[in-house]
Amino acid sequence: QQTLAKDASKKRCYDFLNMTSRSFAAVIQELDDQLRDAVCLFYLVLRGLDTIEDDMTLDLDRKVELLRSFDQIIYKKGWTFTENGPNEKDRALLVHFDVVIDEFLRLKPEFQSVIANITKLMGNGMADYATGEHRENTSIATIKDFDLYCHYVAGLVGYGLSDLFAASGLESEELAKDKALSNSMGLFLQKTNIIRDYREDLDDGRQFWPREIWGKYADNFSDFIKPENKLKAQHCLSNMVLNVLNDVPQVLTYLSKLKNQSVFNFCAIPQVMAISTLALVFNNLDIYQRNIKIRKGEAVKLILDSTDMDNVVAIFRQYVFEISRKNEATDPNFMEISMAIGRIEQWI
Ligand SMILES: COc1cccc([C@H]2O[C@H](CC(=O)N[C@@H](CC(=O)O)C(=O)O)C(=O)N(CC(C)(C)C)c3ccc(Cl)cc32)c1OC
Repeated sequence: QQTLAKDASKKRCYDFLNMTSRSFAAVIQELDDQLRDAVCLFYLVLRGLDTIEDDMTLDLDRKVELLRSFDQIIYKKGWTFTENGPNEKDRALLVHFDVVIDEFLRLKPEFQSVIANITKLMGNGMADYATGEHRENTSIATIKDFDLYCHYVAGLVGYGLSDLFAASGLESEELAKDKALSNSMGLFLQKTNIIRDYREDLDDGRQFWPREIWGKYADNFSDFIKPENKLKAQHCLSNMVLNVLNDVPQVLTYLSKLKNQSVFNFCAIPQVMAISTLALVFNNLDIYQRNIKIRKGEAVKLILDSTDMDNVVAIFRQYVFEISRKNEATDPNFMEISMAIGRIEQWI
């Protein structure tokens, strides 16, 4: 009877996983036995934290209290969040979070401490950001703030995954020790999404592009949607893409150090999606009008191709060449983009 109950609650965790993220959930479920449950639960704990950070109906001090204590909450059997929820999809996870906690407590202690440590760092980082000086209309001032924010919400996920890979024995300790590589895995994904989501975030009253960059091209963050600011908008966008390109060499270095096939697929697929998205958004002013995504057919091809390092290098080479082709000599960022591409080409 006990076994049946255990299997039911584990299955419910995978149901939550499949509910929260479409394509990526499938990739997590392809991971080898030693890692699958730990990564699934890490993903769900992060999703719970993210849902609290995104919940605009919570007052600030309640949100901060939840963020700063989430690393203890995940050890509290029976805990659920019923105060009031954001949208349906994420609300369901927190309303039934006791199921996630039950499964988390069944992980081997080493996996539990990796997840709890990252949750503590991320929850406090999110709380610092939510209450810090950045708060005037939720904006990010300097490139340093931009890197710190992305470290909190994404770089730390890279840290935690590298630690889980090492703890499972499927990947080396040395990879987990090189924090800069793990951090770049998160920054590249997060920064590419922040560029892609300009319009969605603007309409939601959020801005994640650093003022130190966009302030060179406009007085207000929303100026870029106006047709008369077309050229400024294009140069601001290329400046943002330049900032993201700097993480590509470290992403490729990280991927080249992976030994386990299922871990490689799990890590490579989001990165090739991101370089494809980066090439799509480069010099593409549609991002100021609507959220653009790579076509389903292209995404499927990328998923099928991302199974070994040579293919991944070829995919990066193709999209970096596409960016190089679209790079315009009249763009003030032209030279620096060419040099960033040169640094990447040395690698590939
Ligand atoms: C070594 O590091 C990684 C290795 C593999 C995958 C990811 C990373 O990839 C997905 C990929 C994913 O979730 N894709 C979505 C599509 C999208 O969000 O655009 C999807 O396919 O649904 C992603 O985006 N994030 C969210 C953050 C970027 C904030 C970390 C994420 C959230 C939780 C986990 Cl456990 C993992 C990831 C890594 O994280 C850095």
